[in-house]
Amino acid sequence: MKKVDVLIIGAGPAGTAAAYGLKAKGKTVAIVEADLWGGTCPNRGCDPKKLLMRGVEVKTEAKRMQGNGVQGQVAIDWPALMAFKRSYTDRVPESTKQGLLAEGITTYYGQAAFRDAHTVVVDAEEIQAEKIIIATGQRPAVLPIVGKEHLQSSTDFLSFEKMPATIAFIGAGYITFELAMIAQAAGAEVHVIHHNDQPLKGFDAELTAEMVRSMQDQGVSFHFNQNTQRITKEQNHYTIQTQALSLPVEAVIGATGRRPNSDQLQLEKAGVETSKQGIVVNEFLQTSQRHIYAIGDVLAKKQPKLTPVASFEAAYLVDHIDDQKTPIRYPLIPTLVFGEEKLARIGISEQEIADHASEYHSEVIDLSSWYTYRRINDQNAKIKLVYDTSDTIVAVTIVSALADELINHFVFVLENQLSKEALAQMIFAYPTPASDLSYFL
Ligand SMILES: Cc1cc2nc3c(=O)[nH]c(=O)nc-3n(C[C@H](O)[C@H](O)[C@H](O)COP(=O)(O)OP(=O)(O)OC[C@H]3O[C@@H](n4cnc5c(N)ncnc54)[C@H](O)[C@@H]3O)c2cc1C
Ligand SMILES: NC(=O)c1ccc[n+]([C@@H]2O[C@H](COP(=O)([O-])OP(=O)(O)OC[C@H]3O[C@@H](n4cnc5c(N)ncnc54)[C@H](O)[C@@H]3O)[C@@H](O)[C@H]2O)c1
Repeated sequence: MKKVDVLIIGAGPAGTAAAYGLKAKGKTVAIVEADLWGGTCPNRGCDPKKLLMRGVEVKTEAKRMQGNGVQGQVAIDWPALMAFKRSYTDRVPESTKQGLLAEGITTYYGQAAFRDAHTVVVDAEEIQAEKIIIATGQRPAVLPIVGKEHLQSSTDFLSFEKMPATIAFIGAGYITFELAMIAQAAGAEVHVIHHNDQPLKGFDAELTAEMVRSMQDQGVSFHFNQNTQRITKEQNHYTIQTQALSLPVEAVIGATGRRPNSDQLQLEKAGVETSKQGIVVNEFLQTSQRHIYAIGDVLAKKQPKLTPVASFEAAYLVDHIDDQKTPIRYPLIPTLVFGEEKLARIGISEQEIADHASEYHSEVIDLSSWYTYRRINDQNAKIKLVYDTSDTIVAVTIVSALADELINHFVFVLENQLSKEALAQMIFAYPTPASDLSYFL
């Protein structure tokens, strides 16, 4: 039987970061993966999505400049864009595995399950470990409706050989907004079906509405307050039935959230507690069995389930796995929806702002005439700043093609509580989103 100091289950961003860090600290480390080495983000999440999004960006930039010195439309060649995506993603699993092996980390391929609190079985092989880290991520949730077998997921979309002529997304969260924009730019007729009238919950409703408007301008149809009841397969299409809608489409993507990969681990044999949201941990990322830890998307936590958050938790464990003196403290976490326009936010939650409305005030600034945004003809660019009673910025939401850049500058400003005077002591390259920063303070 193989014995190691630390066994890690799941080789996504969380598991691999923990494996490299703990190995570098002198531990013997083994890692198990049941599917694609590298996990969701580089194989079927952030990275392939953003490679496809590059086609949208180029098309949009050309469109924005029509009549302003740029002529001719840019069209997306889906098979070629997909080949461009694959030129990156095809290499990820093998290069991830080779990277782990090169550092002396033992790898196992197969579905891991606990035999007892110190023993994990992979393909009938037993591995014993002093400490175990669960980093098994999440998988798409499947709506429990009649015809659920006809639903496809974001994973299917990110490998489409051919873009369907008509496509519907159920659920108006991160995945739908991003993939809907890709599908629309690639020439599909796109529908979004959402069960209430609050898309992208967690983002500011006013600027989310701007994002919806901008997607509607591009031709995306939103159907709010529609409960999907059934999906039926006809000869060459599917029909989505809600209480008021009967919509024929070629493909239906279910994007109604993700579920933790904790149910196949036989955690009851190890005495590890779970909830519907995932594996329950304390402020040291220890599960109910103190030598078993959990990190990344599989955690039941209030922080967003994102790659940099998974990496942050891995880095915390690397530093603190042998001492439980310093609880994990999360910094501010920016969240961002990519698209033709991007929606980004940072700061205290929208729930907190709504619950204590009298303690906060806000202003929305139209950025479209500011030089940085005017230059790229970003006519929808806006920022919303929320202040507390001492006029300190506590939350920022941005809708703009440059929201991804600008929000990261606010990470520095808010984390370091930089004042206008402090910013005046710095010189930023001009003209860039950073050189506008002092005007917001
Ligand atoms: C379409 C999409 C787009 C996204 N875009 C972004 C983005 O732009 N930015 C961002 O920050 N985040 C994004 N995310 C989220 C991001 O992918 C996750 O937060 C991140 O991958 C979490 O890392 P993880 O290591 O916790 O889990 P994962 O990356 O899911 O890795 C877990 C691994 O564990 C393996 N595993 C599961 N069960 C077992 C078992 N029993 N035995 C062995 N192995 C097992 C799985 O096969 C998987 O490889 C996106 C996600 C999706 C789906
Ligand atoms: N840019 C990014 O950082 C990025 C991009 C994609 C995914 N992600 C990660 O992946 C996670 C999953 O994304 P997601 O879009 O699946 O989840 P999500 O939680 O963002 O959105 C799911 C949406 O489905 C809706 N919904 C639930 N039940 C429904 C029903 N019966 N009918 C219609 N709508 C219903 C919810 O109200 C919600 O708006 C995200 O929370 C995030 O952690 C991040």
